Amino acid sequence: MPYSQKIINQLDEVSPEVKTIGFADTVKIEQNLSKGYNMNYYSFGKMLLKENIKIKDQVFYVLGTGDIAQSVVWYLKDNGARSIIIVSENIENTKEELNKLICSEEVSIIEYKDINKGYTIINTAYFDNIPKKIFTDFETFLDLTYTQEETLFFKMATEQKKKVISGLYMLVVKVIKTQEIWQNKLYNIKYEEKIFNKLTEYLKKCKKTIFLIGFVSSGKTAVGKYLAKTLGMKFVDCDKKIEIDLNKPVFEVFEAEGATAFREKEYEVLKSVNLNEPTIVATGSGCITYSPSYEYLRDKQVVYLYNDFNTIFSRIEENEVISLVELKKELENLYNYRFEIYEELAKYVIYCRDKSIIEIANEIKEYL
Ligand SMILES: Nc1ncnc2c1ncn2[C@@H]1O[C@H](COP(=O)(O)OP(=O)(O)OP(=O)(O)O)[C@@H](O)[C@H]1O
Ligand SMILES: O=C(O)C1=C[C@@H](O)[C@@H](O)[C@H](O)C1
Ligand SMILES: [Mg+2]
Repeated sequence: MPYSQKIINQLDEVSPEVKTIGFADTVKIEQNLSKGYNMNYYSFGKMLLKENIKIKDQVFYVLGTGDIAQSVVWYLKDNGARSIIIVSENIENTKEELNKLICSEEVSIIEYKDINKGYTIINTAYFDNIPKKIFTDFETFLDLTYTQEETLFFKMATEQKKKVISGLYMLVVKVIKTQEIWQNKLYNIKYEEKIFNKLTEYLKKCKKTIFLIGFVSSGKTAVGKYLAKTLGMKFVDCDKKIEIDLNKPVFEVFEAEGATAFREKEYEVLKSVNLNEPTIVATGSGCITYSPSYEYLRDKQVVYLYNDFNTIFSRIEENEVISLVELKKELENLYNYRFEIYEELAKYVIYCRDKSIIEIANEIKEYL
């Protein structure tokens, strides 16, 4: 938090932890009086408790020197750790800032190159140049830099089959505690575990890419965009991707290169989606009629946005300048032909009638 140190001078009052640590990450203003708190200190403690990590007489390595690192070091020190070794990228740049901490005998600071074998290592910052040997030389890895995507630290420790703990629980505790402070009320202690379990389950599913299928104008782009935004996932629109790649509207590509070349291009776009990155994909309406694309989608998380033909037709008509009356029968035949393929391929069907884009997106979230 960039201002958690600077803000202290602006506050009327601070909690005892903030007084010691020097960082306030939460502020409550009541009757014109402001008070600062440090949630990292409190939530880190709860996380260790949950994971049964003993502190007394133990040795800890802490990667990073920022506000989270300092709160963590204070917590470990206050709870009887034997030795806390802060690992800095560059000691000279951070020594002054950490003066108050390194003054105590149990806290020391070293550089990466000087890390020895240890048991527990706590990551508090984003590094891309962590020495590989850490992942074989330590046993328990705590990653407090919680993000929905795996950090390098988390990934490398997991690959070594070590005990790896993410910062999610700490984050949940922090959010609940902040609400307690802001709302002047206490939540049942069971909420922490409940919310954490629900989120863990939910995030596991979010990791999977979702492919939206459906007829022209069924809402794949509109729903997909909204869903990706609210879930913090990447969004890929196959038609848009083709337009960008070939620098012309899809219908022109379709006309100029023919249906087969277009379907092949669609298939390439589908395959180019990185399945390791949580993504919502709005597929091209007709891609399911091309067997390589159909086969590709078969084992994926495919959601069919079902709309009745009249809704579809009125949407298409609304967006066209010319009248489509003469084409109606042809479109209906195409709709009926594709309907069976969409249904066959879908792991989940959303009946979109009378539902708003937000309602449909929420239903997909429920399905997740
Ligand atoms: N549930 C809905 N309620 C109201 N309007 C909707 C809904 N879903 C989509 N629309 C509107 O219908 C039109 C077509 O939607 P959209 O472009 O998302 O469809 P699509 O499936 O991506 O179509 P295409 O296959 O042509 O790419 C848009 O104007 C969109 O805002
Ligand atoms: O339904 C279809 O076959 C198509 C729909 C458009 O979104 C484009 O993907 C393309 O024009 C083909
Ligand atoms: Mg679209």
